[in-house]
Amino acid sequence: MATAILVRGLTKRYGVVQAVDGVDLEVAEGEFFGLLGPNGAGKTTLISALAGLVRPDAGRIEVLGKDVQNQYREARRLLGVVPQELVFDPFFTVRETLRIQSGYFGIRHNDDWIDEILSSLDLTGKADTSTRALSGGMKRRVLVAQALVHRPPVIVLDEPTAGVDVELRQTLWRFIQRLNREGHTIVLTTHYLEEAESYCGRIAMLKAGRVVALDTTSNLLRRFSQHSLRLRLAEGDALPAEIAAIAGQRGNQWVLSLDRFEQVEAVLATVRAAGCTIEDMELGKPDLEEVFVKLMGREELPL
Ligand SMILES: Nc1ncnc2c1ncn2[C@@H]1O[C@H](COP(=O)(O)OP(=O)(O)OP(=O)(O)O)[C@@H](O)[C@H]1O
Repeated sequence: MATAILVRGLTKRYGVVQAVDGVDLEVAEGEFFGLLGPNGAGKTTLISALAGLVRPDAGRIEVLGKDVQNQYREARRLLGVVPQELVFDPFFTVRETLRIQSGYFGIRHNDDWIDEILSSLDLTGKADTSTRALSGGMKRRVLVAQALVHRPPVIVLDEPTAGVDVELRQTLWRFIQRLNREGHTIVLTTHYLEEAESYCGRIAMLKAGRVVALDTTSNLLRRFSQHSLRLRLAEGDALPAEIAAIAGQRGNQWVLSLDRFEQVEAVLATVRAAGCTIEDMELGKPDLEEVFVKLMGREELPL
């Protein structure tokens, strides 16, 4: 599989802020890749450098083998970037905006593809509406459409669902998943960790400009998150000593963190064998939020 995005030793400083601090990354063609991190971690700076909009202090980036600085035009054609900011020329309709964007890439007679994008994003009814008259969510859809007019093989989305309603999110994710199935490489930043968990096969976590974790989503979940089992016993029942030794008590409930799902059954069997009555229980699955909180809270971070 070819390398879609290669980042080597990328560094960018703004005054005293080290926005990106020696980032190395490789994203393979066809991946659905997540770039996560708290506010100010350097995600947008990295994406801007990728799009050739920010000049790094050091390091290099390639998109499908094309250097984003020395081969700017070739690299830019291979890339579709959906920016975070909703910025448009307000004088054009949606269709005009997409035609003009096609023109930037030297593509004429692009209406068949534009119609397909509009339809996939549920924008057909807004094709002749001026962009200034669109709601925020609609503008977000146009940004996505704009990034796709030249059919880029690599698509980068910077918080595409920020401030977007449930329906649009679903439309957007369906479309992006389809593009990924068709072979497009997707790189995504989001603060909605459940979205990253659902869609991204691999995730890089950034903190203060550095990559602090890089692994498949399932490995991150396995390594840094656990199943939690909450039990409430009948009044007067005491948890067996071997279980109490590994459980924490919260009010009248016991909480256990378990590495593997199979351990749940063993715990329940032991509790029942001790003659306890379980009045209530709740099972929490590993989730990316726990992984994120754990990794961001650490001083020394494992890769
Ligand atoms: N043009 C700029 N001038 C000065 N500082 C900047 C500039 N752009 C970014 N920064 C700073 O660089 C750091 C990284 O910012 P960046 O926008 O890349 O983070 P982010 O991970 O995208 O954050 P968010 O999740 O809030 O979008 C921040 O401290 C930010 O204030």
